[in-house]
Amino acid sequence: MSEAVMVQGLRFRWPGAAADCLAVADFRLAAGERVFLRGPSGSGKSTLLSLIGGVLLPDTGTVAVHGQDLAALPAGRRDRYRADHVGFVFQLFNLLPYLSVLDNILLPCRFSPLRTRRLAEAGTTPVAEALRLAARLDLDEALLGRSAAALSVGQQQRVAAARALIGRPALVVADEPTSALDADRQQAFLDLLLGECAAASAALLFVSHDGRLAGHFDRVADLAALNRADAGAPR
Ligand SMILES: Nc1ncnc2c1ncn2[C@@H]1O[C@H](COP(=O)(O)OP(=O)(O)OP(=O)(O)O)[C@@H](O)[C@H]1O
Repeated sequence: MSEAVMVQGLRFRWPGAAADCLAVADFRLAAGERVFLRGPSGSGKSTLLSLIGGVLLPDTGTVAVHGQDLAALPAGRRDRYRADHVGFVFQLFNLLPYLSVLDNILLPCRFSPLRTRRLAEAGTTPVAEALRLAARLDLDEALLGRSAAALSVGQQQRVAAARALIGRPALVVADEPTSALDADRQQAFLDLLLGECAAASAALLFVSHDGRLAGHFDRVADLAALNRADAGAPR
């Protein structure tokens, strides 16, 4: 099976910036590996996640997900590839407020027929899987028809996790998903996310400031150590 993530010789500079934001020689996630990515505020964690999602492209170097070099794909196919293979849980969840909770969870299957096919191969349907994930994440069935705008922060976060996981992407990327929660809820959410990723054999790249969560992962990666952008290497 291909590595979930392979970053090699990466350099990235934000347009108009005076210096590189990221210079990462080598960073990988094995298939199914769960990695905790930490680093000080502003060190480039979210930027690295955007590069791994193919939302940004490196100035030099390679970012491959599940064996596919993202820069080698034209933009439309890159979006499709991301929809097929990467589940995102964002810091602010990014739920669509004008859709119901159920439709928010189903959204990736609408963009990715492959996710729907994977579910069919596993003997289920998107709606049945959305209901299973919702139950697993302790989201009451009565919530599913409601607008996503009417949810508490903790509920939104669990909907965002269900949306990332539906259709078994090979990689789940979570950017500070527990920052709005108290310690008990953080722990419960993390257990669910780790459990569901393990059940789906998905790799998990989890960004957090909260080092107390690090012990639950296969490995801790420190962006301050990985990123050589400050070393002034020539571009
Ligand atoms: N859209 C953007 N345009 C220009 N510069 C940006 C943009 N987004 C981030 N940056 C810059 O890139 C650097 C890294 O930011 P990034 O958000 O990746 O850090 P982070 O480690 O995720 O921070 P935090 O932990 O505070 O979320 C910062 O200097 C930031 O100002």
